Amino acid sequence: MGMIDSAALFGRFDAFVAEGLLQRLGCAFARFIDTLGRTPPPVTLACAVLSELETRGHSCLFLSDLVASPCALLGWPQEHWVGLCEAAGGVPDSTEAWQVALAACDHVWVTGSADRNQPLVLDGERLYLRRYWRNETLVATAVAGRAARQRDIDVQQMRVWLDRLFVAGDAGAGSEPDWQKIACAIAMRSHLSIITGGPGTGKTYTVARLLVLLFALAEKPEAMRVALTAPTGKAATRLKQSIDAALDGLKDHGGDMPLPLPLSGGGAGVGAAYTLHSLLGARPDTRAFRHHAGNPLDIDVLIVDEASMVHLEMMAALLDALPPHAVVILLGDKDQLASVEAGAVLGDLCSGAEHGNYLKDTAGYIAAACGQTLPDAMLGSGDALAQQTVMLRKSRRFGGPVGVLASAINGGDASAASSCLRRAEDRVLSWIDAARQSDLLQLALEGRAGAEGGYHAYLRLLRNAPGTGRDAHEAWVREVLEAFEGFRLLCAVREGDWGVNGVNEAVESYFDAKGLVRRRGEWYVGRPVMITRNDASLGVSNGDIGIALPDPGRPDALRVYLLDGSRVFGVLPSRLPQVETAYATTVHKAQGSEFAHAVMVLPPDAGPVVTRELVYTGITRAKRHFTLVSPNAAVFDGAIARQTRRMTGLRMMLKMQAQAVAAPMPTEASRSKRSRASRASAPGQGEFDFG
Ligand SMILES: Nc1ncnc2c1ncn2[C@@H]1O[C@H](COP(=O)(O)OP(=O)(O)OP(=O)(O)O)[C@@H](O)[C@H]1O
Repeated sequence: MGMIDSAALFGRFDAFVAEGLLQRLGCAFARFIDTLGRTPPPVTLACAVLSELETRGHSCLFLSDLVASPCALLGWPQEHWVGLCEAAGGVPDSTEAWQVALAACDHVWVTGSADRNQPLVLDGERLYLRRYWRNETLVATAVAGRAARQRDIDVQQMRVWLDRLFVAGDAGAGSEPDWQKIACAIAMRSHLSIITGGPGTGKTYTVARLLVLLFALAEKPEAMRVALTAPTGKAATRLKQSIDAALDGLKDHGGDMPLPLPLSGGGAGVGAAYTLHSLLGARPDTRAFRHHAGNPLDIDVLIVDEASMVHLEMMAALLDALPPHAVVILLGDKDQLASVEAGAVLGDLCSGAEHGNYLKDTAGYIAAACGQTLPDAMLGSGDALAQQTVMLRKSRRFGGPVGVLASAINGGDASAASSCLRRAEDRVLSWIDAARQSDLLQLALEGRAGAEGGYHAYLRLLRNAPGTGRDAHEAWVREVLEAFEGFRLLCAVREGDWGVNGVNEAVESYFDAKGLVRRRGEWYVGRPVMITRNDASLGVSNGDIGIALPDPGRPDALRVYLLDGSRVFGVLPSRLPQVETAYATTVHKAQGSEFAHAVMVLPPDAGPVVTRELVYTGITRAKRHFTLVSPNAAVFDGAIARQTRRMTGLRMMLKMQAQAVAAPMPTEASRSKRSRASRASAPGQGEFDFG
């Protein structure tokens, strides 16, 4: 096929870009493949679709979807797709025909055949950009291998410790097993495990006990190095605080036999918590990290919190940088929004966690290690990863309405969710339906009946700046920051009057008009901002919240103050890389944070991003009160019906890996042979990397 066909196709792509249906990147990628020469137009078309899917969080393109037309996936009008196919001179009409067409193209590597480092990879019916294929392969191999590789543990000794750490009766109702205790026992036996559960189900509570257990059974506890990490600075700080609090609570648990508490400070211990970027050693202007397989992290135990936010590339980098002996625990809520970037790693890894699928062997181990009996319904034939995955099921924080609402949403029950929200008697929940902007402003200023406050406390504190004294200033700054953290407006979208930008502008103008803040230019006393880019030299990370306040040294100048744990520090506004006003943030950006009162703002028209996972994530940000604000009630029901589907090949790859690493359990010798082999077959570093 000649140039004319491609030219017609690119003409169409340009029109798609102009209409906002295709990102420039997709068009540029297709053009790049075309310039490599001898690219049949249908392959060029598949490249544009693939690249567009990847900008929307998918890691690959399933050819069967391409046959069924990608209109449903991409929201392209049917006639546009027909036009594209015509411009490409017709496209294959079955998955098999697509496979043949792609395999015939020089720029596609068909897995299993000789690898010439082509930019595209065809693995079965999945088409990938090489980078994504490599990352999925790496994650699947590392996860399946680590989950299957058992540790040597003294089960009897562990049982003694577990019985001390988990007091019978704490587990809750009736015959339900103590999933927290089970999670600890499971995590002890191999090199990777996952503890998933909704908010407040005790993931941190459990992992604090697991740390004690690891120290108690370690050969050299004084030399054990534990790293705590999370995708954002805020989540990392919260993890550290909760673990410290949980360990603190265990101090009196020891009785005659003191617990080997891994407290910070002297020798053995749990140090600071890091963002994944800083743990791995991010370097400016490159995607490569300082730590990788050739320079692994110097750690023995790694706890990763908020794992649902970890995207595919980051998970691959993290697993690649782990020393083989390290024990890794992933914590997270599988039902939350997937990462902004491509992949749905935690969701993929935990698929089926509700059903357990534990082997008889696992049930026997659990009985011996912690005296718990698994219900028959939890038995099955899951792979090694399923044996290492535990779902915590009982919410300890929200016995009440927020928890009931969150589980109704999770179960897709819109009418139960609506009636929870509308049942006003306890005032924990509220729904302002057919809302106007004035309702939102009122909420922002004063809260609502039963959940008074809004930003009132923070605005009041702004007026009470101390006259002199650094200590008084610092105490005041901390109070302002903490008051601000009690309340947040969470928007589903960015644009429009009900999106983050519009709501921030409206709230800022309203507070200014009322004389509560004095907006003078971009920066003013009290301006809350969210940092939107990491800057290691300033000690700020993406998602951190700061507030502009007077600098005690130079009262006419402002600094943006932030909290790092309990430490207050200030940065000159001009030095901050990128910020946005933060009276309202997106639900995505609020992941990893919680507020006493969270208000979720839905837009008047449902778009594809307003999904069940988004609503669930928004609601579970609320610690005490939740308010839904929607100008159009139908959008809420629509969101609950719309579940995100991320196209990835990770589950399939895990299945293949599970077959590859199936029993017998590998020995040390066969393991190092295998890891050498898998490294040899992995593509090199200098490979094509687009976008
Ligand atoms: N078995 C238990 N017995 C008593 N209290 C518990 C138990 N498990 C958890 N809690 C308490 O419940 C609260 C929530 O627990 P935790 O913070 O560990 O949950 P989480 O799942 O980590 O929450 P998040 O989703 O916010 O990260 C804490 O106050 C914790 O002390």
